[in-house]
Amino acid sequence: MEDYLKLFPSNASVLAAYSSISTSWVLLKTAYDQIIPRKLQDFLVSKFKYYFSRQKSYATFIIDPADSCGIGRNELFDASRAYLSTKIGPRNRKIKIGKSEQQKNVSTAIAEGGNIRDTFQGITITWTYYLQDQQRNDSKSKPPKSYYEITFDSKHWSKVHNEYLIHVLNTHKALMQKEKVLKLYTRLDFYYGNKGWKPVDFHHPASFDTLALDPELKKSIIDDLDRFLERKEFYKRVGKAWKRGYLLYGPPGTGKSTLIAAMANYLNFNIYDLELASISCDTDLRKLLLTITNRSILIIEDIDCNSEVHDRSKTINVKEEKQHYRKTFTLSTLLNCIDGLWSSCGEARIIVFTTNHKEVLDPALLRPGRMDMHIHMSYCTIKAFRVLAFNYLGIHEHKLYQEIDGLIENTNVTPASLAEELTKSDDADVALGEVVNFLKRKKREQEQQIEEKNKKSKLKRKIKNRGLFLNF
Ligand SMILES: Nc1ncnc2c1ncn2[C@@H]1O[C@H](COP(=O)(O)OP(=O)(O)OP(=O)(O)O)[C@@H](O)[C@H]1O
Repeated sequence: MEDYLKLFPSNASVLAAYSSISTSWVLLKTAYDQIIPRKLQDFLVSKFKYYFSRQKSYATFIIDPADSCGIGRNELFDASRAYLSTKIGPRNRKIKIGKSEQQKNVSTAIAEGGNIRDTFQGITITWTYYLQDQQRNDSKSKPPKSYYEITFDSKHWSKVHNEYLIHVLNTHKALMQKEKVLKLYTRLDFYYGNKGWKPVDFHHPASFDTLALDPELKKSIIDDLDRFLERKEFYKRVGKAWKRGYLLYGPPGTGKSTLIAAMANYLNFNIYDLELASISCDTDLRKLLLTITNRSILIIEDIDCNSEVHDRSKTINVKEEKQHYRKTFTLSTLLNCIDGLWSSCGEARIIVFTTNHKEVLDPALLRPGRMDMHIHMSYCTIKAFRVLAFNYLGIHEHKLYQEIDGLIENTNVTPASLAEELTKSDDADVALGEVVNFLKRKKREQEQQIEEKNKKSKLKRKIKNRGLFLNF
């Protein structure tokens, strides 16, 4: 028995071997982390994985944010992020958490290098999230390029490719519908290096119910939107892009932006806010237009200030800017571009232009067939004021309404300025009293302006009749 026991090492030698192995491992790991550059580490890990995946016959898919052409946004990437957030649980040790001001709950995502194991119809699929290191050093303003890698037994290639990825996309779609959080996309050069859209949650409370607009006009807009949504087959049959254009015009504060928000909430469409002045060339524009998703509203505000866009890519200083002044595209080019790109891909899309000065717009834009509906956002009317008063004070009737109606009929005031008066008190008598004072003041001012204008033109006529010339 003793001879037999001698065959095994003593407890002390097992312990000694264990401690020397673990010390060596710690030393090796520290040396590996500190001496070998991160890039080389990534390379070695990928080679190692590649070798083993070949041995075990694993397949790997890479999902990065750009689509296969490198122009648009990869829908699968965004869907993967949302999908994986539903798979995160206590077993995942390395996760990123965060919460934006608009979010109700803390959101979770896989952290760099983190893994998630998913099972689909008995197939085990491992997801890993990576950030490409070299991008960090390129430019601090650029976000590091990220991608997901999914690994699975290669014998399930078709199932994962044809069914699992569709399952990921569908789950994302269902989540979006459940959450109903609309997005407002703006273009942030400093963040996306002149390329992409940056989304934020869109929680504008505007609706057609709260919009102070003449009921007939409101109804015609709603009917138009409904008809547009139902006519998918019609657009297909006549070979036109399934899109609709609206031109909203009127003075500042008449509710153009509010109407767009009401449209987005009504249709459940995301909004893309495009500032034409920030685009330097056609290619940029095309890239942005291609990355706009289906069922969305593209808005171009204050189009009168944007009627021409200049190529500023080569300018160095103001003097040179004048010399290099070169028009790269006009609004008609933009519309042609939209027609061309959107007819070949995508579903229901709406484009909205807004302007305070319709009269100075490029006539090409006003030609029939360009913008499908021209909507005049006028000064506040009696019916529109009723909606505002109900929104702010919750009342349908009041003894001051008669006086207010008479004043509104003869004064040009915007819903925005009346809304401001209505917020001055929760007491309807006080708030409506403020409205009356405000309207009387505005009426006086406008009468004085008309008087002065009349005086000037009278004087002008007199001078003209006497053959004198004065420049007013
Ligand atoms: N028709 C309206 N119905 C309800 N609220 C309105 C309306 N018009 C203006 N308002 C109120 O006034 C504010 C400013 O209006 P909004 O920004 O929509 O005007 P706008 O016409 O887009 O102005 P601008 O031309 O300066 O962009 C809104 O936040 C809203 O509270």
